[in-house]
Amino acid sequence: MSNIAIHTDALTRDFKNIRAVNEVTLEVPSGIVFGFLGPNGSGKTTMIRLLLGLLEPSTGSAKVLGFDTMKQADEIRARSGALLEFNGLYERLSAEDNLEFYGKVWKMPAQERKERIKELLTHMNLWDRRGEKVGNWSRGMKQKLAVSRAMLHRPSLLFLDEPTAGLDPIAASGLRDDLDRLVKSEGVTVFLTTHNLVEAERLCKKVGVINKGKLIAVGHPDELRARTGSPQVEIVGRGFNDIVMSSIRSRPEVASVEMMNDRLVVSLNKDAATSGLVSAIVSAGGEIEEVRKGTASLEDAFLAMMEVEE
Ligand SMILES: Nc1ncnc2c1ncn2[C@@H]1O[C@H](COP(=O)(O)OP(=O)(O)OP(=O)(O)O)[C@@H](O)[C@H]1O
Repeated sequence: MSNIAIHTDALTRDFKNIRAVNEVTLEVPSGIVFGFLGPNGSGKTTMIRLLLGLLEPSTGSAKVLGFDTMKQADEIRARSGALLEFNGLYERLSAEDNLEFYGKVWKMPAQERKERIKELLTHMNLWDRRGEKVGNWSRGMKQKLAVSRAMLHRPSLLFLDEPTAGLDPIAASGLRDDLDRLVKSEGVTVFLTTHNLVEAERLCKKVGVINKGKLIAVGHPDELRARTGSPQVEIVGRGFNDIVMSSIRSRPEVASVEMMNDRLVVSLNKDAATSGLVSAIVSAGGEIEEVRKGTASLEDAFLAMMEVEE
């Protein structure tokens, strides 16, 4: 298997006068969870539809699992699972019968179908509830079943369009944990769209940020955080008077300092060490109880990227 699952080259899609996806050039390595992150209407769903060959690009091209999305969409769809806007479940059928149905659609032999259904439902903690009608289930349970449905035929690529949208935080976190374990145990590549930054940080090895159809950043969540937003230090203590404050401000590694309740919040220039700062505070008469080093959250980075684009 190639080590690149998805490759797009200046992929563009217009809807009349709206450019939903704008010259996106992207590589997604195999075997990772790739997060496609963007605000509402930024082009995430359109991108999935282009990659599955459900929409034709206006210009540019894409290869998915080595197949051209324009000419070999059937090959791509045979090897991919997808959970898009609708979960594709039959509410009047039981969980097991839902998966049975899809197993037959995929022409899986009876024994293989049986084993795979048991494996997935057990993994999702739904095996004991397999005989219940899905219509009575919670959204979180349905979403877990829908992921199982998408993974049934052991696809090498899984598309998930905002899989935790509309779930409460506990259900969302449960689904993320299950997804994480499933993806690791099956080695599948996942293309996941989300506007949930916690989700991106929790699950994704690589993230692409899209805004108004344009890919504006790609990298590991840590890299994106480091790229925007300066490192911060919070210092808890006493005696932070004018002398201490001016000694902090005069240090070259300090970008800004603010007093927040009993804490000093110091923004540092990139790659700055904190040891000099700590000794300067002590020499100026400040008493330090605790020093906490933090980085900007992915949310800070994301918002900063959106602002630059405005
Ligand atoms: N079939 C269509 N016809 C016309 N415009 C469309 C169509 N599909 C998408 N668009 C437009 O393309 C842009 C991108 O939409 P898309 O659904 O890809 O965004 P998204 O990032 O998935 O949004 P959300 O997070 O809200 O689901 C939007 O302006 C949308 O209105």
